[in-house]
Amino acid sequence: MRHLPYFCRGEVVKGFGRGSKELGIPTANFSEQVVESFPSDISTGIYYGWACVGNGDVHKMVLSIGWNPFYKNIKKSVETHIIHTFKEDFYGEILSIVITGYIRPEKNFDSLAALISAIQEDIEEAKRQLDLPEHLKLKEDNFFHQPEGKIVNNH
Ligand SMILES: Cc1cc2nc3c(=O)[nH]c(=O)nc-3n(C[C@H](O)[C@H](O)[C@H](O)COP(=O)(O)O)c2cc1C
Ligand SMILES: Nc1ncnc2c1ncn2[C@@H]1O[C@H](COP(=O)(O)OP(=O)(O)O)[C@@H](O)[C@H]1O
Ligand SMILES: [Mg+2]
Repeated sequence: MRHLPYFCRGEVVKGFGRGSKELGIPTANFSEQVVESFPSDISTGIYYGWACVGNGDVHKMVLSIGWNPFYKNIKKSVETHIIHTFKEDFYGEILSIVITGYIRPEKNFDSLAALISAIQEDIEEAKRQLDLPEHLKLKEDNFFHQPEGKIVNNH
């Protein structure tokens, strides 16, 4: 997949509040400015990789890039679900991610339950893929140990 691995850092902003409430799967949304900094020809869809909040630990993540066809969003969003249980929300903090692999295109679904079960399968797929050496090695990338304030896109 073109552009991978893709490194990105930016502030976590408010979305529609659906992730946790309707889906039980919170997603940390990047600001519009960060979304616009992505290559315009990066495929929309579902990806996986590594993420860290502030200078915390690096965790597995799944990521959605696009217009969420199930909800028919007008603005493109880039949202990261970190595969870790956090004690508190982290709006306003700096999220650093490296996207290492692609899973599938965005889809519409007949029901909320079908969307949730697709996302749960994505999470299981991400967990498996990220244990492979080619993806695991990026967990240790120096990118995650750089000063927080520095915004680096694609190195
Ligand atoms: C791994 C993953 C896969 C997703 N797949 C889809 C999808 O196929 N179709 C879709 O409409 N939305 C998809 N979403 C996006 C959810 O609809 C979105 O995260 C949810 O609406 C929360 O939005 P919010 O952050 O604005 O509250 C996916 C999200 C994640 C984390
Ligand atoms: N494991 C997690 N992954 C992503 N965000 C999380 C996680 N745990 C807690 N959060 C918090 O939940 C927020 C996202 O919830 P969500 O319902 O998607 O709301 P929003 O629509 O504002 O993005 C994040 O901004 C973050 O502060
Ligand atoms: Mg969200």
